[in-house]
This record gives sequence, structure tokens and C-alpha cells, in this order.
Amino acid sequence: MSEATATIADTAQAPAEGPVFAVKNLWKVFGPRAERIPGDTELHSLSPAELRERTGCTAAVRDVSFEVNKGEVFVVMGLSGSGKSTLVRCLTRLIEPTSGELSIDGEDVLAMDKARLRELRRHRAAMVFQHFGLLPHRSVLDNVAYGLEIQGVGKAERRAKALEVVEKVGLQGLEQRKPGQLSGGQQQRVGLARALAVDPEVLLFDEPFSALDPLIRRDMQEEVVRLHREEGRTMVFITHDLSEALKLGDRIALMRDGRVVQLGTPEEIVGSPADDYVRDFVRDVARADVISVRSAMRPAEADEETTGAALAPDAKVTEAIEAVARTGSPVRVMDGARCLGVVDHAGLLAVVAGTTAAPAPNVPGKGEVVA
Ligand SMILES: Nc1ncnc2c1ncn2[C@@H]1O[C@H](COP(=O)(O)OP(=O)(O)OP(=O)(O)O)[C@@H](O)[C@H]1O
Repeated sequence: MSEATATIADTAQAPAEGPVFAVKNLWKVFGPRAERIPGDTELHSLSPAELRERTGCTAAVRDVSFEVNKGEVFVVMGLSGSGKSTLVRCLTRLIEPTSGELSIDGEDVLAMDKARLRELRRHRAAMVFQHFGLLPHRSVLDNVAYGLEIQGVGKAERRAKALEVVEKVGLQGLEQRKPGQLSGGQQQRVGLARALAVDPEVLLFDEPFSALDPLIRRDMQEEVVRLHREEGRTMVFITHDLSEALKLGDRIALMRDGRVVQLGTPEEIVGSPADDYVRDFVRDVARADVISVRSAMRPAEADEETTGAALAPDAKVTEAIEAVARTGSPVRVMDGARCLGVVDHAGLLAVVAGTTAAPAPNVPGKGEVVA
């Protein structure tokens, strides 16, 4: 008890080095006497339909644990009804978890009072929704400044900040338009700018692009990648779209029936699916776009270390295919001046055919000596 109190008090001064969000054994159960479900292990093995039949309850989030690290894009992916929205809404208690532990920067979210929660949602973890929630009678600029207005920021300051983020998301020139005079993609940019204006520690995206047409959607995904690259802001991104998850995620939590069935990098999920469900999910992914040359290489023979095209260890196999096809020789995988190995025709084909061993997390990496 006292330990928890100390943690909360300490966060005021101590910049957190640990994870941004830490979630442990989190449950959200909807239905009558929901709170009895997490503790009743006999019920845990039931399918959602059996659980509903036996108890009248739906376990939207079942015993989920993970951490979101500072600066990463953490994607929550799964089919409709798998529990993504419920899970992410639990992070700021827009939905009240049934049980488990939840903290942000070491501060217990479940212990927060109303004022602290409001502060959490307004300043620390801003949400970008699929339905942009824009105020129709306000200009773009005023919509963007809205979050600052409710924080009580003065007019001149919020205008300056709003102008800055409007430019950041590529809406300059449209500041005085009303939302109804914008395309769907532009409206989504306003929603994004509004969330960015309050300079939150974490941005939470709830399927923000799923209503957009494919080309605009791609633009917006690139926008997120760019913003992330420029700012390094922590992001939690919900999507049911695998290619979006693979494109944006540093790590992906793949959900099924309220559980996280696999948590890993795109490469781990595609290269070593945890079970048949995940394998089936990723079956049609172009593996060469996701698997890195680090996972496809073999040790270099003596003369191979010094000649031929070179790629960084995280380069994708697609790039190596291009280089091998062009030069006809194996490509060196270089960590700075050090040759970690080479990728040749056989290694590349094995990735494309899906016959490579799973990408091992312990393949030679930075700082390791390669014989
Ligand atoms: N308020 C509620 N009352 C009862 N059941 C709910 C409630 N909200 C969600 N559920 C159920 O919880 C499960 C998870 O829903 P959730 O909306 O989190 O899934 P999702 O993965 O976000 O789906 P989608 O992609 O369709 O938004 C579903 O079975 C849903 O029917």
C-alpha cells in the first residue's frame, strides 16, 4: 500500500524511465455481476459464447498484460469484436476496467480521482477518434484550439499553437474553413491537429482512418509515420487492418476474443506466428516487405565480407532482392563497418516461400561479435 503511494508521489518529480502505460492482468467484463468473472478460473477456458450462456456476461478484455514503451507506436489489432476499443478506452478509464492493474508513468490510473482523470485525458493521453467529433460551426483553427481552450490557455497563445500544428499536419491555407467544407481526410487531419495541440505524452488513435478512402488513408498513414519520425511521440493505434498495423507498428498486440494472442514486432508476428490463428491471419502478407535481411542472412565466407552491395541489418528482404537481382552476387549485411553476414539467392527465396526458420530474436545484433 505504502509502496503504491510512494510511486504516485514520486512521479511528480521523477521523469519516468519505465514504460508509459503498464497494463497487468486487465479484465473488462460487461454483464450482470461482472466482477465475479476474473476471479473464477473455471470460467476462463470458456469460449465467449459459452461464457455468455453460462453467466450472461461478455469478457471484452480478458487477462491482458503489456507495456507501451516511450516513443513507440503500439498497435492493437484484431477483428471486429475482439476487444480493441474496449482495451484502449480502459487505458484512460473512458471504460472502467473490471479488474487488474494499470499505470501511466508509474502512476496508478485506477486510483485517480475525477480531476486527475480529466487531467490525464486532456493533457497526457489524447484520443483521435474515427468520427472526428469536430465542432461544425467553428473554423479549422478554432477546432484545433478547442482542446487548449478547455484547458484555459489564453487566446493569443492557443492561436499561435493552433497555427503551428495546423501547419504541421498540412492544413495551412484552410484555417478559416468550417469542417463541412473539408474532405474526410482533411477533417481527420483537423482531429489529429486538435489532439496534437495539447501536446500530449501519448496519442491514442481509435481506428482513425477506417472511414477514409484508400488513397487518403495511405496519405494519413504516411502522415502518422512522418509525425512519429519527427516527434518520437508515443502512440497507441487501434486498427483491424493488418497492412496498416504492419506499416505503423513498432509492436503489435494481436487480439482475439478479448485476449492478446501475440505481442511482437511486425517481423515476429509475420515470421513466427504464435499459433494457427495468427498464421492464418498473416498468410497473405508479402513476407519480403516485413522480414529483415538480418533474419535471412548466413555467415559470410572470407571474400564475401569485403565485396558486393551492402544493406543495414534492418533493411527489408525486398531491398536485398533488388540488389541481388541487379548485381548477381550476395548482399552484405553491414552494421556500420562490420559485416554481420550475407544474403544470397537461396536465403531470399526461402523468405519469399515462407520456408525460413522463424526470425530469431537472438540473431547477431548490435554489439555482438560475429565470428
Ligand atoms: N457496453 C457494452 N456492453 C456489452 N458488451 C459490450 C459493450 N461494449 C462492447 N461490448 C462487447 O465487447 C466485445 C468487444 O467489443 P469492442 O468494441 O471492444 O471490439 P473491437 O475489437 O473494438 O470491435 P470493432 O472493431 O468492431 O470496433 C464485443 O463482443 C462487444 O459486443
